[in-house]
Amino acid sequence: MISPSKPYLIAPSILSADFAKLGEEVERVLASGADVIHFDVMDNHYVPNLTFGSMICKALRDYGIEAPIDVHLMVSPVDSMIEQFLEAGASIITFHPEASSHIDRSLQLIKDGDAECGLVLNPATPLHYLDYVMDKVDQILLMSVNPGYGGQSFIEGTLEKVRQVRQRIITSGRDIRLEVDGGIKASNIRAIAEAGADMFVAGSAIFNQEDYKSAIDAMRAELALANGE
Ligand SMILES: O=C(CO)[C@H](O)[C@H](O)COP(=O)(O)O
Repeated sequence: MISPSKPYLIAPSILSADFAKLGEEVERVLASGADVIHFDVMDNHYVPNLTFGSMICKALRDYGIEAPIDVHLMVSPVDSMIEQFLEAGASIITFHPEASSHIDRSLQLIKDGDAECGLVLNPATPLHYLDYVMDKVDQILLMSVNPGYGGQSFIEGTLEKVRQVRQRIITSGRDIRLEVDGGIKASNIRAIAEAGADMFVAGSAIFNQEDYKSAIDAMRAELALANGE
């Protein structure tokens, strides 16, 4: 479902888009070179902020958006939201393990709905949550800020965590994407890629710029360096 031919994927977070013209914003960022649309769902319970639900995801599909939609659930509980987002056309659904009573069941629910599944770990969430799911997840999302708001600064300690998770992925022998989210911009994306990430969420660094293409091109240039090009 997600392009396996690209070494690195850029996933703009619509959290920083202009909600009053969301369809156009998503079209524009895709035309500027984005690979995936990152969709931040906040419930004012698991995180101290409120964004949007599955109706907006469905509205984007109805508007004609065909690109992969990567839904990051910052909600508790998770299972009812998973069902709604599967109906709405989500391509990938990730959730925070401490927000699910039955992690394996929630992952299976996503897989049964023909979407890709993954767990999200906050900056201080331990890696042991991955211990018994490496055979199941398609993606692991490491938060490099505490979730809830866009425009925060990248927490440097995440780089070591990225290295550790990349090692776990290598040991698993599986092709699991390693996504990082929070405070990513052209000036730090290379270091994050060199630590082992292959998917990058950026909200304010793209949507707060006049020219989305220049912002994405600047990130791609840094990623090319990380890839030895
Ligand atoms: O999940 C998020 C916050 O919970 C956002 O995706 C993330 O913070 C991206 O925004 P920015 O690139 O502006 O840091």
